[in-house]
Amino acid sequence: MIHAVAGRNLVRITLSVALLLATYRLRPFTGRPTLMIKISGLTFDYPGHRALHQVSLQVEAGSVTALVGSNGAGKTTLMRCIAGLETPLAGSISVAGMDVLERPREVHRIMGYLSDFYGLYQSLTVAQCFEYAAAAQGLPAPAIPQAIQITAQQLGLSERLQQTCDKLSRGLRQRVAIGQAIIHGPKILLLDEPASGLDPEARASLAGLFRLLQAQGMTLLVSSHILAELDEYSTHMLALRDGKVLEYRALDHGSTALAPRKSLRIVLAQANPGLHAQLAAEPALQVSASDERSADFMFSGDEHAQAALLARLIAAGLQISSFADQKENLQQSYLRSVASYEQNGQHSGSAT
Ligand SMILES: Nc1ncnc2c1ncn2[C@@H]1O[C@H](COP(=O)(O)OP(=O)(O)OP(=O)(O)O)[C@@H](O)[C@H]1O
Repeated sequence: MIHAVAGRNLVRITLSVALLLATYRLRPFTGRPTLMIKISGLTFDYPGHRALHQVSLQVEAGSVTALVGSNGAGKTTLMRCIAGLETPLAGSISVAGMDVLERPREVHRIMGYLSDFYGLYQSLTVAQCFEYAAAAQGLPAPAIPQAIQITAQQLGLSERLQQTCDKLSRGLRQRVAIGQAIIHGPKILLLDEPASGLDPEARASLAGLFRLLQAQGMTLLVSSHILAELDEYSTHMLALRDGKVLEYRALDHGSTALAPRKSLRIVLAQANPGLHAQLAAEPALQVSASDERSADFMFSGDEHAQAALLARLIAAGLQISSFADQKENLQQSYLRSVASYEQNGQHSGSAT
């Protein structure tokens, strides 16, 4: 039953996105990656508080970046700066090659932005909200009715088009707000906590929608505290802490630009109290969790180095029943960045 509903939703979303793409002539992302966002030396101050410190970042077109960080890390401030809603103290931001502060109107034509605290006009119907957003974004009048239908289908709001917003639940209002952000078929979408208030089925539909939009070339920057959810559709992670970039990297592989790094798990056939010490003695290895039967660790080295490590552990007398790669998920990746920051007091400050 659940699968049938999810399947129907996926078909509905697929058709909707196909129509949307046909309408707005978005093209699949092919060929060499191009830059969508370029931030250099961005510093932003609220009165008496520095919220962003010298942030530098380059985001590829067609990527989905999970923007993660603890409360107050600067996620919302960064998004507002990218959207041209704040004036930084120093630094520059360009989107699709356009300076956000110099050409905000042009940037807004290709950008969708969902604020964490968004406002809806309570007395307007869902259809009127969409119409208003489409017109405000400069969509030609003849294209608006179709855009409203497609967007309503995408967000599961087709039956609600004539309802006023004050009659909608929190989750449905959230869907309307997301619809307003994507109705003009933007090239880049900034979403601040888009899934808060949505039920599990709506969250799954949203994840599917984001994947499809990304597959067709849209660049997404999504903040959330629910990392498992971001993990479903993100290609990159941008971790912020105290207004600084902790780490920005692709999530597909567990490597950094400096050295191949992977997460490995070893399991023994027989408990061995010396397991942790044996691993800790290895220079290219960082143990994250261990007991006498198993251990998880990060290993820096290529396949040959990994094979040599295995041979040494066997030679040391460990009865290994399993020695395998683990794909590091977003939560582990983020926690590792934070642990490294706290241990070393270091941050990259910039990322490409
Ligand atoms: N209007 C404001 N005036 C003064 N300080 C502010 C203002 N807005 C935010 N701040 C401060 O700037 C810092 C960054 O805030 P921001 O909202 O960008 O963080 P965030 O990562 O989005 O947090 P959260 O996860 O809680 O939404 C915080 O220390 C916050 O208290």
